[in-house]
Amino acid sequence: MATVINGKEHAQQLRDNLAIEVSKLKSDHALVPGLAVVLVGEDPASQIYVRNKAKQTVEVGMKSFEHRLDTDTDEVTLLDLIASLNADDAVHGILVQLPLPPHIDEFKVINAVSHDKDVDGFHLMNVGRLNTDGGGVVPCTPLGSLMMLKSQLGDLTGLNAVIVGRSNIVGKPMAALLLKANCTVTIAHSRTKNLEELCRTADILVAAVGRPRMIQGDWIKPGATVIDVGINRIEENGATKLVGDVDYLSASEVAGAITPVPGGVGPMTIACLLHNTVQQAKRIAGIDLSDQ
Ligand SMILES: Nc1nc(=O)c2c([nH]1)NC[C@@H]1CN(c3ccc(C(=O)N[C@@H](CCC(=O)O)C(=O)O)cc3)C=[N+]21
Repeated sequence: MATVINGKEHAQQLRDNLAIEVSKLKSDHALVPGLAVVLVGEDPASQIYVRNKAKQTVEVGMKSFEHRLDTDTDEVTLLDLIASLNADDAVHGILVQLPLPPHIDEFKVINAVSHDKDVDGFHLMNVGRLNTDGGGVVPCTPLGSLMMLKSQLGDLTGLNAVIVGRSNIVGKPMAALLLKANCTVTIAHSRTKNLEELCRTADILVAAVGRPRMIQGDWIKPGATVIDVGINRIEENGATKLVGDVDYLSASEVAGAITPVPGGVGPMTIACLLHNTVQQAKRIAGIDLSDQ
């Protein structure tokens, strides 16, 4: 049976370290990192997620600002809010919850956030830096996944990594990170031929397709490390259930290690958001990022 990679524990450890760092920033630099979260619309799942983020932000000693706008908010209003957050010295990180309603241009909004306050790593400047000098802010889900992989496997050099999913949010930045970690990286997607065979070549398999339990145990190389990024809400036996993109039961009989859903990548995503906010606060304040 596979080792379960406990995302909750990894996230708690990261938050404990952040709390220490935040208290040092307070005492040595009079700096309190602040995170602003902007939510447009009333999607209940998003609301829970935003509430969790705010709670954890405060728990590590940072400031949390929440802005909830109606679903029918126009683009100009949202861009005005972003401009005011860009100019606000108490705000070091700005996250605009995605997806946005269809009448708002997501690309425009993402790139209206100052790249120095982007904590998702979605701004073109940070995308560019991830793929060149690696110096920018890294998207939270891939960053959290990489941290768990390194903690599980140590040096990743030479390993075959297959990422199923080519989104800007997960698949592509995950590929960039694994490439930087010296893996041989393949990105697979809905048009990939012989997906099952390809998955079976992976020492590291990252599932980020958004299709419940798509990846089966017999697609997995024995002993492989599986990172399940999917968070799918499904109805089963009259109850709502959260499942990943990997069929956990069959996969855990073959894999060497696997992240569960819930309790895997999700909690690490939020912890990495807090990490990125601290990074940006230090960057803005001119505090050496290699300092502590
Ligand atoms: N600009 C932006 N950045 C994001 O990072 C972003 C976003 N928009 N829009 C929505 C998605 C979704 N997302 C989640 C993060 C953690 C959990 C999480 O912690 N999930 C728990 C379960 C929570 C539950 O029970 O519902 C877990 O997996 O254990 C879920 C979802 C970040 N997103």
